[in-house]
This record gives sequence, C-alpha cells and structure tokens, in this order.
Amino acid sequence: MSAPLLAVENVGMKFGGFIALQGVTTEFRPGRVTSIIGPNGAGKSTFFNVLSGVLTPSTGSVRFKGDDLKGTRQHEFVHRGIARSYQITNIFPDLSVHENVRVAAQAGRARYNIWTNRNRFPELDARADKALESVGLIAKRNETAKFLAHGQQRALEIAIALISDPELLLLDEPTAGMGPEETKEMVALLEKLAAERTILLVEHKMKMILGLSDRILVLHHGQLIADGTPHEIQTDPEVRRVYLGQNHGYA
Ligand SMILES: Nc1ncnc2c1ncn2[C@@H]1O[C@H](COP(=O)(O)OP(=O)(O)OP(=O)(O)O)[C@@H](O)[C@H]1O
Repeated sequence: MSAPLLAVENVGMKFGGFIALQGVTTEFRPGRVTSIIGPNGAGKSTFFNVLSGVLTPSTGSVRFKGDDLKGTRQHEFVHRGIARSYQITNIFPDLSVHENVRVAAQAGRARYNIWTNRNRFPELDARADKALESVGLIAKRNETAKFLAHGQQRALEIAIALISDPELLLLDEPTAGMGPEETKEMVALLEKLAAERTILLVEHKMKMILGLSDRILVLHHGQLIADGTPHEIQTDPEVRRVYLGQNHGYA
C-alpha cells in the first residue's frame, strides 16, 4: 500500500467554547477521490479549512508527505503541493478566462513582481493554457469570465487551483448551484483529473458522491463517525440514522 499523502492525527478545532472538530484521525493516500459528507454544521468546512491551512487546528497534527504542516503559512501550502478551490465563486469577473489563470500563475512565482513586463515570462501563458485545457475551457480562453455559464466558472476555479500542479486538490462543493447536466459534466471532469492527482471534496449531492468517490468520510457534530467505500457508507446504520429525515436523496 502507498504511503499516506496526508496524515491527520487527533485533530480538534475550538471556536471559543464551541467544539467544531474533535479527535479526527485519518489518512489520505495518493490517487483517490475521497468525499467528506455530513449534515449541516457537522464540521466539514472547518475540517477542509484545517487541511488547506486556512485554520490552524486547536489540537492534533496534519502531516503532508511526512512533514508536520504546523506553522506553514497558507500560501506555502500551494508550494508544498496542496491547492484548493472555494465554495464561493472566486474569479475576477472582468478579466478574460486566460487572464484569470495567468494571474494565478504569476502570483505563484517568487521572482515575479507587478513591475515586470509580462512578456518576460511567456511560459506563464503556456501554463495557463495547459490548465485551461485540462478543464475543457481552452476554447473559451479569450472570453470575459463573467459571461461564462455557472458550470464553466466553477471549472475555471479548478483551473486556477491546478496552476500549481498540486498533488492534492481540495474542492469545496464543486457542483454547488449546478443543475443535473452541469453536475454530470463536472463529475466527468473530476474523474479525468483524478487520474493524475489526489482529490478531496466536500459535497452535498449524495448520488453524485456515491458514484464518484473511492472513499467517503462522514462527519457528525465534529466527529468522524464513518469511513468507508460508498457501499459501506450507504449501508452503515449510524450514517443512515444521522441522515434519516434529511432530504439528501440518500437512501
Ligand atoms: N469561525 C467560527 N466561529 C464560531 N463557530 C464557527 C466558526 N466556523 C464554524 N463554526 C461552527 O462550527 C460548526 C461547524 O461548522 P462548519 O461550517 O464546519 O460545518 P459544515 O459541516 O461545513 O456545515 P455546512 O454543511 O452547513 O456548510 C457550526 O456549528 C458552525 O456554526
């Protein structure tokens, strides 16, 4: 079995007196799609924020390829090989599709500063186009981002996250706000991307998760209550109890 890419040990997160995460211990191995699910307020976003460096856990440790991430600043996560997209559309609406990704490429470059002529770094254009190709947006490269369909804007966010060629890609509700057709396209894109990197996602759409994931983690009241294959999760009595009465299209 391959070594873990990310090892989470006894992670807890407190906000004042409120415990949002407690005693979470798990590992993520390379080349898999893992989904994190759980009812509203279960701690999914908090866990994601801990894994991507937005939050420092109150207790416990997160190791990436053996290195403790404690003290690592958020922008350094990208250099280490961890990138994430955000739930809220996070693009520059008035820039072109290509410019959106290129800005991300520039931002990740230590030698670049805003006074440098952009033509000095033609490889940034090539990298931006490569990221657009991998999400199927290359034909839209010169369009203004705000005119893209919602699903295409979400794909653009993923292209931005891909610019650093991360080993671990964290996606926060990549199909939020999408209808069935756009969801299907996003699933196809995620399956394609998963061939080359490890993907971790938070999602609410249960049917989509069951079809896409190799593994599912279930959080409830800040604790990991189940961890298994889609089949194991679907038949887990505790998970069924937690979801009972909630309209997640689960059963
Ligand atoms: N910065 C914060 N300060 C105080 N409480 C917080 C903070 N962030 C999250 N919480 C609380 O922690 C709990 C878990 O929140 P979190 O957003 O992680 O849940 P979630 O599973 O992502 O929920 P949802 O599915 O609704 O997005 C909630 O009760 C929330 O109110």
